[in-house]
Amino acid sequence: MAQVINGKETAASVIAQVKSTTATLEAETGVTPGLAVILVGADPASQAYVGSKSKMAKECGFKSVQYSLPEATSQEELMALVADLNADPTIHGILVQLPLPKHLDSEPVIQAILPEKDVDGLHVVNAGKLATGDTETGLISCTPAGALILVRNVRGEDLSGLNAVVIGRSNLFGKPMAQLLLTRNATVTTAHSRTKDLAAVCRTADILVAAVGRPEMVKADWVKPGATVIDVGINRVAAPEKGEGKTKLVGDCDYASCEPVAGAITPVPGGVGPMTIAMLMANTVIAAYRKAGKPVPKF
Ligand SMILES: NC(=O)C1=CN([C@@H]2O[C@H](COP(=O)(O)OP(=O)(O)OC[C@H]3O[C@@H](n4cnc5c(N)ncnc54)[C@H](OP(=O)(O)O)[C@@H]3O)[C@@H](O)[C@H]2O)C=CC1
Ligand SMILES: Nc1nc(=O)c2c([nH]1)NC[C@@H]1CN(c3ccc(C(=O)N[C@@H](CCC(=O)O)C(=O)O)cc3)C=[N+]21
Repeated sequence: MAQVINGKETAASVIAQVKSTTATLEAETGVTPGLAVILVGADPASQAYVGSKSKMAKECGFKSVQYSLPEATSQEELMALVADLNADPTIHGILVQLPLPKHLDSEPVIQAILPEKDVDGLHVVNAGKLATGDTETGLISCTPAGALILVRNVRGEDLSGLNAVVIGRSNLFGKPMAQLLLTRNATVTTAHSRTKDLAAVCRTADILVAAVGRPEMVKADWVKPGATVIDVGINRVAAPEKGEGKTKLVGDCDYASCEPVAGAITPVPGGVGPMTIAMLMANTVIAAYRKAGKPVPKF
């Protein structure tokens, strides 16, 4: 029986700290953290995530603005909105929900966000700081930052001597996750679609992190007994057992089979997902403190 890692509970404690540091900043400086979330198009899953981000921002006492732009938005219009938000002193964080519709190029949009407002940690300045071992002065991608807190709760601050395997090498998750684990002295392997004998690579992992986007790909015999399993995948699949036309969320790990082998495991939902939203709020508070010239809270 694995320890079930409760992401909801840990996220709630991060949110409590966000609320109290927001109140302190306001009392001391009159500054309210401001978060702008931009969604282009009408993908229902993206709409739901963006909605919950904006709602949480309000709950934290932020100024929260959501831009829901039509599918037909042009690259120039999106770039112009980013430029406006960069210039807006009441906005400390800007997030462009990915993926963008196919006719838009995300990279110039992301790189146009001021690094100090890039609460997704995707700007080359923020990605480069993390890659060179600076975890103090930039902003770190929310999902890996949240996943690392869950790892820390199980394995402690120092991961010396432990093997970590991250499946996935995206800029949003896989790469920054591997770098964060390295900063904690884990021995890190990044696996991806070209990795040979993925199951055998995964079996070496004391900490196994899956961020692939393939429902229930990781099976029990990929998991080293006692391993800490962090399931980042969010996949909506058909759930005929719940009734016709019903769906459910599953991760990239086959939870039912992996759970008895693992030492600790995150559920989906209720694992990494809530941490992502909490760390987005934390990054916005950090950005607002920096702008106000105040010592930044640690999360
Ligand atoms: N919980 C949360 O808050 C968040 C969840 N997610 C979820 O995490 C998952 C991954 O997201 P993201 O990183 O953005 O996705 P990407 O699609 O950008 O990356 C997926 C990665 O998985 C690799 N991959 C694909 N197929 C295989 C395979 N058969 N074997 C091994 N590796 C494979 C790809 O390899 P290659 O590079 O070779 O193509 C790629 O590196 C998704 O399910 C997403 O919904 C994402 C962000 C936040
Ligand atoms: N620029 C950008 N930054 C992102 O961080 C980003 C993105 N684009 N695009 C999509 C992915 C996905 N993502 C999630 C956030 C929260 C949950 C979450 O809260 N999940 C809940 C369940 C939600 C539900 O029930 O639908 C849970 O796992 O418990 C999931 C997924 C952020 N992403």
